[in-house]
Amino acid sequence: MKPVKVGLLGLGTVGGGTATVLSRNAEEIARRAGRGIVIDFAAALDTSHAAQLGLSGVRLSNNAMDVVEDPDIEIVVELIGGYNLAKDLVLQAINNGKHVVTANKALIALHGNEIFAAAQKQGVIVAFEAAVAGGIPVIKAVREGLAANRIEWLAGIINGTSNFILTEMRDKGRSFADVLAEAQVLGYAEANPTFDVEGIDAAHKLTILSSIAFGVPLQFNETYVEGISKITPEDVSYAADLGYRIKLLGIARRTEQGIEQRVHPTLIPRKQLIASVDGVMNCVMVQGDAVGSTLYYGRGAGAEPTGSAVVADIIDVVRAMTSDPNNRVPHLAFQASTLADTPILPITEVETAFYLRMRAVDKPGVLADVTRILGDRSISIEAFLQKEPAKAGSEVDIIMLTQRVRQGNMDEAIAAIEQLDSICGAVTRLRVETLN
Ligand SMILES: NC(=O)C1=CN([C@@H]2O[C@H](COP(=O)(O)OP(=O)(O)OC[C@H]3O[C@@H](n4cnc5c(N)ncnc54)[C@H](O)[C@@H]3O)[C@@H](O)[C@H]2O)C=CC1
Ligand SMILES: N[C@@H](CC=O)C(=O)O
Ligand code: NA
Repeated sequence: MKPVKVGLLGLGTVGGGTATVLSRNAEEIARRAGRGIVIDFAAALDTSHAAQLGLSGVRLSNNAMDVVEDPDIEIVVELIGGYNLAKDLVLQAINNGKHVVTANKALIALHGNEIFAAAQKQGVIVAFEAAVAGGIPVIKAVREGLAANRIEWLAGIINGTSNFILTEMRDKGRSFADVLAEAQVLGYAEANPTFDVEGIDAAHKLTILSSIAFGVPLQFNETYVEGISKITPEDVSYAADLGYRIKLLGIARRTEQGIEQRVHPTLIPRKQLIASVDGVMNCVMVQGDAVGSTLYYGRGAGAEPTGSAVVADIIDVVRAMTSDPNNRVPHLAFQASTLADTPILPITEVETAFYLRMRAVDKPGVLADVTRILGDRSISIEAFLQKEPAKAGSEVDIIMLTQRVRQGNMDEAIAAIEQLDSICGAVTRLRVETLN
C-alpha cells in the first residue's frame, strides 16, 4: 500500500519535533499505522533548515495554502499557531476533504465548535492531542480511556512555561523576567508569552478538557482566567511557611448549579502529588465516578514531546481513514447532537478557601477590625501568620488562610478591608484547593 502523504504547516519548535520523530521512528510508526507515513509537502516562512529536519527532497513552500490545496495531500498538520490564518487553513483543508491534525489550542478553544461541525459534514477527522498538555495523551485518556465514567472534576498544571517560572522563582530565587526569557529560548512559550503568564494558554486547554469531560460545547469566553504575573516572591515564601505551593491550576468541576471552569494561581498542600510537579512538566488529575482519581504526568511543551502527540494523532487518523465517519470517536467525546447546555458558573458563585495577604500599620486593633469584617460575612480563619516585611518599618504583613467561602462574599469582605485606614494598599487573594 502506498504511504500516506502528509502536508506539514510550520517548521518551528513543534513542526521540527514532528518531522524529527516521524523520520526517526518511521519503521515502527508504519508497523503501528498499517501504512507508511511521509511528509510530502511542507510550508513555513523560512524553510532553509528543512534538510536538518530530515525533509530533504520534500516539496517546500512559503505559502501554507499551497499545501492545503495540493490534491496529493491526505492529512494536513497545522503547526503555525494563532487564530486567523490557522482557521482559514484548517477550514479550507476540511473543505478539500483532508483530515487535519493540529497542536493549536487557541484555535480549537475559540473556533473548535465551527471546525468540528465542518469536519463532521465532510466526514473528516480533526485531531488535537498536542493541544492539551503537550506529550501527555490526556485527550485520549479522558475521551476514550474514561468513556465509561461520569467525570466529576479535573484539575491540572497545563501550562509548562508558567510552571517553569514558578519553580525557578521558588527554588533558585530567579526573577520572573529572566526565567520567562529562558522558557522562550527553550521553545516552551507561546509566540505571545502573555498567553502563558496571564493564564490564557491554560484557559484554552482547560476549555477543551472541560468540553470533553462534561459533554458541553467549547466555551472559552466563559472560562475564568487569572495568570501568575502578580505572584510575588513573598507569596511563594509565605505559602511555603503555611505548608503550600503555588501552582497555576486549571480546574473544571461539575456542580448541581453548573460547571466551574477556571484558571488561576492556587495554593495546593505541599504533600499532594500535584504540588511536586515542577519545571515544564504538566499533570492532570481526573476524577471519575467509576475509576476514582487518576493522574496523567509528563512534558507539557517542547519539540519532541509535543511532536510525540502530533505523530500519535497522525497514526490514529491513518488507522481511522477507512472507517465509517459516523462510527469514529466524536471530536468532543460525546456525539455532537448530544452536547448539553449546562451553564458555566460565574466565578463569583464558585466556592473555595482563600489565602489573603495584606500590609497593615503595626498597631493594636487592626487584626480585630479585619476579623470582624470576615466574621460579619461568615468567613472563618483557618490559619494566620504575621511577618515583618523585608524592609523593616512600622508595617507588617498579615497572612490568613480562610475556610471555604463563595467568592462573591470574599470580594465584598476584601473591599471592606481595603477601606480600613490601617490597611495599606490592596489585599492579595489567592485561592486554596485540596484536590480530593
Ligand atoms: N512550543 C510548544 O512547546 C508547543 C506549542 N504548541 C502549539 O503548536 C503551534 C506551533 O507552535 P511552535 O512550534 O512553538 O511555534 P513556532 O513559532 O516555533 O513555529 C511556527 C512555524 O510556523 C511558521 N509560520 C508562521 N507564520 C506562517 C505563515 N504565515 N505561513 C507559513 N508558515 C508560517 C513559522 O515559519 C514557523 O516555522 C502553536 O499553535 C502552539 O500553541 C502546542 C504544544 C506545545
Ligand atoms: N506555551 C505552552 C506550550 C504548550 O502547550 C506551555 O508553556 O505549556
Ligand atoms: Na496531549
